[in-house]
Amino acid sequence: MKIGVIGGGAWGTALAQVAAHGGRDVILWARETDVVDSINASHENSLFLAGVALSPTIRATDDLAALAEMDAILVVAPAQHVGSVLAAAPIGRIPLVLCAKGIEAGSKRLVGEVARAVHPGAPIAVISGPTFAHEVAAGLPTAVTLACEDTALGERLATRLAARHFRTYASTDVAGAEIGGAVKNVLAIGCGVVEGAGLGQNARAALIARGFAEMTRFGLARGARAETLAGLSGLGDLVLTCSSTSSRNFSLGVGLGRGDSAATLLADRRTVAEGAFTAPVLREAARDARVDMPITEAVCRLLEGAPVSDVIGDLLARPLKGEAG
Ligand SMILES: NC(=O)c1ccc[n+]([C@@H]2O[C@H](COP(=O)([O-])OP(=O)(O)OC[C@H]3O[C@@H](n4cnc5c(N)ncnc54)[C@H](O)[C@@H]3O)[C@@H](O)[C@H]2O)c1
Ligand SMILES: O=P(O)(O)OC[C@H](O)CO
Repeated sequence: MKIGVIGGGAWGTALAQVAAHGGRDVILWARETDVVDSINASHENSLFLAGVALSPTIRATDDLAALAEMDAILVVAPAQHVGSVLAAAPIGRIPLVLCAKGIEAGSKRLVGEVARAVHPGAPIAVISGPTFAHEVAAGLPTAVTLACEDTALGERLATRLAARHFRTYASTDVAGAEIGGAVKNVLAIGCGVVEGAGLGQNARAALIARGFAEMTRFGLARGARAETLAGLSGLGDLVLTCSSTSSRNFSLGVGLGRGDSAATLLADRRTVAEGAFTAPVLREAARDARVDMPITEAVCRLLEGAPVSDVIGDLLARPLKGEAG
């Protein structure tokens, strides 16, 4: 099986490594010539996944036309750029496995909806779950949701993209898998704020639990299934990303919690903290759907520069309510 990968960041590179170790032919498209040269010459992605010895069978290219003959393409560009990159790619009917986590600003579309609009003939699948790229690339055990509405294709992809240390759990709930991954990035910023502001571990656990309630309300309103949201791509990824400074989103939140501005923290950043881009569009989408998302609203205010003490004070001052509400 020939696997194409669009996106030479940490996650695209780690997934290319999994596929190559599984014996697949892998071509990775990267936007940066430095990444292409580094992978082809030194079998390392020195920009985005430094220190990991990549399989010498991975070929890198800066030419999207090189992906025209693939059996499946993993789409691992940041969510805000998936539409533009896919529009330039010769996809036809090649199955697209979306691996970015986010909601497109402006259109409020999930990444799968973006891909369907650009390439209506291409079957869509999603890989999402608790997956720090450096751990996957190091061969540490990892499990993901692989969602595809076409059960037969989903099972084929789940089998072919799995590896001994990379377990794929098939699902047909594409929207559910996507919503978990998009929303957890926003909540992880909030958990980072709790850490950075020294609000304690009780507060972090409360934010994870009430954040999960938020994710569930929004997901159900957008057609996701509850069991998907409670699975690897929802709760699983929420717990991971809310627990570790290995998360770019959590780390961004730590900086905000210490009083730094989002502009300063995001300036000149080469790696992506998706939650910063998803938060405002998630807030809009939630308001459209009349779903109450107070933590998401709070993260947006923090990203806009509101003082941490004001935002936390306002969250705590909301009227008490039932836990199921
Ligand atoms: N890193 C992880 O552990 C991990 C795990 C699971 C999912 N993801 C998701 O994968 C996606 C990619 O993240 P990553 O960690 O591989 O990236 P990264 O932070 O390692 O690298 C940034 C990437 O953004 C790309 N980029 C920057 N500007 C761009 C533009 N204008 N057009 C197209 N591409 C542009 C760069 O080429 C590079 O590939 C994100 O949605 C992320 O949430 C990441
Ligand atoms: O570093 P983050 O916050 O983008 O998280 C990476 C992955 O999404 C974790 O599953």
